[in-house]
Amino acid sequence: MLDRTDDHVEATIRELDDVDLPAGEVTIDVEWSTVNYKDGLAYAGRPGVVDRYPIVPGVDLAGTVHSSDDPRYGPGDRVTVNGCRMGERHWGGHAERARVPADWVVRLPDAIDTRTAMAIGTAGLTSMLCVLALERHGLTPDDGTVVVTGSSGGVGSVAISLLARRGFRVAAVTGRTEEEPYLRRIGAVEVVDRAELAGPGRPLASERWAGGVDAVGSHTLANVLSATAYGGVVAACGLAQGMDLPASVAPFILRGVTLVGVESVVTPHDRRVAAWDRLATDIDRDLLETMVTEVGLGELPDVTARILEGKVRGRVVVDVRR
Ligand SMILES: C=CC(=O)SCCNC(=O)CCNC(=O)[C@H](O)C(C)(C)COP(=O)(O)OP(=O)(O)OC[C@H]1O[C@@H](n2cnc3c(N)ncnc32)[C@H](O)[C@@H]1OP(=O)(O)O
Ligand SMILES: NC(=O)C1=CN([C@@H]2O[C@H](COP(=O)(O)OP(=O)(O)OC[C@H]3O[C@@H](n4cnc5c(N)ncnc54)[C@H](O)[C@@H]3O)[C@@H](O)[C@H]2O)C=CC1
Repeated sequence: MLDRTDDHVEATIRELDDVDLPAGEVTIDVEWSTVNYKDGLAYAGRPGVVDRYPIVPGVDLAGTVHSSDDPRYGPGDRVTVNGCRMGERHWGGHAERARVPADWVVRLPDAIDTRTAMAIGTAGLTSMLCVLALERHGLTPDDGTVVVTGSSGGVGSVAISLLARRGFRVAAVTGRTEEEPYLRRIGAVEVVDRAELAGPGRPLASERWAGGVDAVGSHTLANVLSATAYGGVVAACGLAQGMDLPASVAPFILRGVTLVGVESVVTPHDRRVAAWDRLATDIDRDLLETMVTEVGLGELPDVTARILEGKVRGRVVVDVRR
């Protein structure tokens, strides 16, 4: 439970009753949750994320339906809920039980168990939405290299593995050069030092990439755009460097580059289901497991602080029962 006292946010573990849960048609026995960058922002009390306290944090959950007032779901169904303002204004997944509106619930494909669902989580779902966006705009492996920024993190790691599995040549941008073996193992064929892209760049640079998945924003995204080849497409989903975009229109008007915004929190239900169905076929579960660190509820204050410092590699899975 996150409580705000004066200007400080405190996380504590509490025993609650079902009657304390928020309104919703579906009550879920949560088995696994996860830690996303946004959970880091929430635990740290950063503005613009949590808008009502006290709140059970956690923007993701996976588990089985305990009870449902909606005929689409029944006890024992394996489900996941991602985003939908959970952990922001509705109680979230860092708990053993949750209650949510039925429209938020996604039935898990047979190939994805509840732990794998949280190894994917919002970060992986967002990566899939980015890949689908690149494909929707016509990008194919024959077009050339796709660059992934924030590559050792959750969104970046899953994006690399999904793109590599589809046959794309992937360049990973990282500030953690010691992670080069990890990045190559999950599918990158080129590793770029993030210092190359971190500062102010030229309006138009030499053509270097056919497309990109950007989890970083700011100068990094501006530099990715300026080095994207004619007709290329870049999916932007993150702000790890900053929310600003100090770019020029040159890539758009001189090279016809497309910048696609990717949003996972209130994505329509049919688009979520399509992304989970693609994840069921495209995710390499053994490779995904090599990206995972498992923690219990008591470790969340520490892990959420570390994700904001850029020190968490890959994905974190939370065992809510320990
Ligand atoms: C898993 C997902 C992610 O990780 S997403 C990245 C993490 N999210 C963030 O870092 C969001 C942080 N948010 C902010 O910093 C601020 O909310 C802001 C800068 C985006 C806007 O703050 P500001 O104080 O300038 O404006 P308002 O709060 O008055 O809002 C203006 C207007 O926008 C609507 N709005 C605010 N937040 C969101 C949001 N997350 N999604 C969609 N819309 C948002 C807000 O309701 C206002 O609209 P109005 O019609 O006037 O109500
Ligand atoms: N649009 C959406 O719906 C979603 C957006 N996001 C956003 O995507 C971003 C990444 O999320 P996660 O992968 O979960 O976080 P993460 O912390 O696992 O990954 C972020 C990566 O960015 C790197 N990084 C940190 N500071 C940097 C800087 N100044 N310059 C370059 N790289 C830097 C980190 O080292 C790390 O590898 C976050 O900004 C998050 O808010 C995440 C999920 C959904």
